[in-house]
Amino acid sequence: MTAQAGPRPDIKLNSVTCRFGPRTALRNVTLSLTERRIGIIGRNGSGKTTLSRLIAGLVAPDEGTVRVAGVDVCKDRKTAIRTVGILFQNPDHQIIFPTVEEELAFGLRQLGHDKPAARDGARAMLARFGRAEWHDRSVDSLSQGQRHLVCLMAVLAMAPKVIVLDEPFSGLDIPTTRALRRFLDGLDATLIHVTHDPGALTRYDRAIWLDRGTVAGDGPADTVLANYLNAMQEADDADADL
Ligand SMILES: Nc1ncnc2c1ncn2[C@@H]1O[C@H](COP(=O)(O)OP(=O)(O)OP(=O)(O)O)[C@@H](O)[C@H]1O
Repeated sequence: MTAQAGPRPDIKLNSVTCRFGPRTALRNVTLSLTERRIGIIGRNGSGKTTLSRLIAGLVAPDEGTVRVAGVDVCKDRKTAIRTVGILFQNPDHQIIFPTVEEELAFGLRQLGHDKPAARDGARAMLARFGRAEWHDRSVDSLSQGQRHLVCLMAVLAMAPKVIVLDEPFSGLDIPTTRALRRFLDGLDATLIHVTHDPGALTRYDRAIWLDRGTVAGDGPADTVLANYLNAMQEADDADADL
């Protein structure tokens, strides 16, 4: 389904610091990610979304560099959109078109497909998720979970080598989550999955645990997730970043 010609892309962050005004969202993070399934876990405000947006090239680091398959994803946007797809946590930050088909077709047009090919690609993706009848639906008429699925289908339709998913199952019901998991399991693309839920990362190759903008744990998912859960059980409720 996804294009995966050649070796798995290397996602390289070199001494990356990212600030928002007085807040440092990520501090001096260096990572080289080559596994097929990578989870990013951490508490609220630990820097997960910032890391995912950096990998997609949507945020520029204040210091350091981010390269995916050798591409500076922030500077070379044209290549970046072919290389990395991102699903935002909130679908309303992603959707720009009034109908479902237009939303799915947009990414394909960006990749250079003509209008009929983009429309056919959009419809094929809708059919794949059993949502063929959504093609002329107004996005406003869909629920939050349904809009989330539209965004995901739009990303998948572009068949990027790397897919960054920020809480991909939020708002989806159990059968839709199951269908989506199955679909994601079958993809050859590299998945970077940001979540609060360690259970969503079972059988992942690697997990990165972020804490206050730094890497608190990195390694085989089983080990990192167990350490994270232990730490969360011991965490003081008064320490919540709310
Ligand atoms: N656009 C922004 N403007 C100001 N501060 C920001 C912005 N984006 C992130 N931050 C700050 O950077 C830090 C990391 O935020 P980020 O959204 O990356 O965390 P997160 O781990 O994804 O959190 P959550 O699990 O709650 O979604 C937080 O302190 C947040 O307040």
